[in-house]
This record gives sequence, structure tokens and C-alpha cells, in this order.
Amino acid sequence: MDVLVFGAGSLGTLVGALLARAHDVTLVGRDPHVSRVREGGVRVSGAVEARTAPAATTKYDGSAADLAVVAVKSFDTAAAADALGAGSFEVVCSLQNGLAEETLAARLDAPVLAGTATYGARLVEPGHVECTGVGRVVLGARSGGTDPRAERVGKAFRDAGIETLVASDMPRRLWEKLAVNAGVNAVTALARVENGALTDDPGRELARRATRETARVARAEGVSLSNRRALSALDEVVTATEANRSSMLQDVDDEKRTEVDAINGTVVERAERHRLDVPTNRTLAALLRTWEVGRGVRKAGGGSVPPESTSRGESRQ
Ligand SMILES: NC(=O)c1ccc[n+]([C@@H]2O[C@H](COP(=O)([O-])OP(=O)(O)OC[C@H]3O[C@@H](n4cnc5c(N)ncnc54)[C@H](O)[C@@H]3O)[C@@H](O)[C@H]2O)c1
Ligand SMILES: CC(C)(CO)[C@@H](O)C(=O)[O-]
Repeated sequence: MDVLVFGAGSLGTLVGALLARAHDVTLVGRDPHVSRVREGGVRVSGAVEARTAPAATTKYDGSAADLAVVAVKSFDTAAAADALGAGSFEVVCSLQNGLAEETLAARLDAPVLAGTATYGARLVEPGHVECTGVGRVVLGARSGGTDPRAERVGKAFRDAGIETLVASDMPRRLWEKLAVNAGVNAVTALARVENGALTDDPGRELARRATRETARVARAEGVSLSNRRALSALDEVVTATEANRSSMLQDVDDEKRTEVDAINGTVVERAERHRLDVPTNRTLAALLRTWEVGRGVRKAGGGSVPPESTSRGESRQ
């Protein structure tokens, strides 16, 4: 397969480098990472060891590919979709947190699959990504059911040695993941604690409220996700990742913009459509957005501040 990976940061570089074991892969990312990949390929270390040499570019030129994998942070999804609009793909698949596939589908002609990834990835330095945990990619039709394109993409991932499940219940899986992230990410980021702090009150109860609210909104959206199922997923993730610093806490530590809009912000927005009140998610989203504006990584109106003008003057690699 010809695969384009749009968003060669931590996850995109890991997935792209692993896919390059079996396919022709092009990474779309930013310098200095892209230049380093062009010079010496990608080194994967940690839970998976590999060295591969995908092509890499900072500017997608509209070349066609069989598959485009989208792995930008959620606030860059619309821009990624606009760039991908120049190309033609048999299928596009998001591996992002949140409900990014809806943004992609609204902007692209190509069919879009939903996907989630529980692999852990960290860009250590340009050209070098660490796999911090072998997880699983789950992908499938974004409205549920079967889709031969999902089977083909699943096989392509498995052929490259990536643990992959093709699922027919992606809406429930996406909302269940959103319900867990709504409970874990903002609470740990605001309280500056590892996920394990949510095994006890008051963190536990706060996280459970955000998760319960999300499950209620999912049901209003027609997705079958009981409170019980969502809360048990929350408990499982908190226990399995006790020592982890959530992705949102890491963004806060690094003074980077977070994915709060795609997580608690999405819950609030969808709740409004159904005239539901989600006070915990509303408060968590407002607090995180206040932090982002205060740290200068978010404009007061909502947009991203260009990386070069953030307080640390770093690119968002
Ligand atoms: N890192 C993980 O372990 C992990 C695991 C599961 C899910 N995710 C999800 O995957 C998504 C990506 O996360 P990440 O940690 O890899 O983020 P990241 O910030 O490391 O990577 C995103 C990359 O996209 C690049 N990018 C954005 N717009 C671009 C553009 N127009 N052109 C070229 N490059 C562009 C950025 O420079 C950055 O390097 C998020 O939604 C995250 O929640 C991450
Ligand atoms: C599962 C999770 C909450 C574990 O930290 C992860 O999705 C994260 O950090 O975003």
C-alpha cells in the first residue's frame, strides 16, 4: 500500500515507521524532524525496536495514496483536512483522540474510517521515536457496521506488525474512549497528578461525574453506552495507567495547547445540541481554556497561537 501519514509527531512517526516495514510510507511533518528522517530514517526504541526509512516532507504536494492516516493533534484536524483535500485517497483513517473523523468527513471527498490507538509514543528527538507501550489500533466504519476498506486497512496494519482490531461498533468505542478521556485528562492536568490519583476521592468522584455526563450525551446521540460500561472503562484505564501522566498533563507540563476542545469541549457542545446540562465537563473545559489563554498558547477567541510566539518559543513537535 502507498500510505501517507499526516502529522509526523509522536504517534504518527511511530505508526508511520512501523507501517514502513511493509508499505511505501510518506510522513508529513515539520522540521527539524523531517530533515532528520530524510537523512537517516526513523529509529524506534522502547517496547518495539525498529529502524525504517519512510519518505518525509514538510509540505504535502497532493500526491495520491491508497491510505492517509491522520495523526495531528485535534486542534489541527481542520487544517490537516484542508491540506489533504488536494490529494486523492482510497480511504482516510484518523487515529486521534476525540471525534476527529467527523471533521475529516465533513471536509474530504474520500471515505473516512474511525480509529483509536492505545500505543504509547514519544518523540525523543528528531528522527527518534520511543514506543512507550504496545497497545492496539482499533478501526472501522465511522457509523458502525462493516466496511471492506476497514478490512483492507486492518490487514495492512497487521502486515506491518501493528496490533490491530477491525471493529463494527466504532461509535460506541469512540464515545467510550471520549468518556474515559473526559474523566481522566482534565482532572489530572488541572490537579497535576498521575492517573492513579483518581483511584481515591475527591479525584475519583470528579472523574466519574465527567464520565457519567459523557455517557449520557452519547446516549442522546444515539450511541449505546451505559453509565455502568463507561465507569467500568474509566476504572480499568485508571488502574492500568496508575503511574502515567495523562497526555493533557504532559501538554500542561510542556506549556502546550491541550486537546480540551476535542474532549470536554466536545461533550459540552454535543450536550447543548440535546439541551442537556453537563456542569462538570463545562467547568473542566473552562478551567483548561483559562489556563491556555493565561499561558499564551490559546487566543482568547479560541484559535492556536503560532508556536514561535508562545512563551517557550518552541515548535509543537
Ligand atoms: N502520543 C501518543 O502516545 C498517543 C496515543 C494515542 C492517541 N494519540 C492521539 O494522537 C494525536 C497525535 O498525538 P501526538 O502525541 O502524536 O501529538 P504530536 O504533537 O506529537 O504530533 C502531531 C504532529 O503533527 C504535526 N503537524 C500538525 N499540523 C501539521 C501540518 N499542517 N503539517 C505538518 N505537520 C503537522 C505537528 O508538528 C506534530 O509534530 C492526538 O489526537 C493524540 O491524542 C496520541
Ligand atoms: C488513556 C489515557 C487517559 C491514559 O493516560 C490516555 O488516553 C491519555 O493520557 O490521553
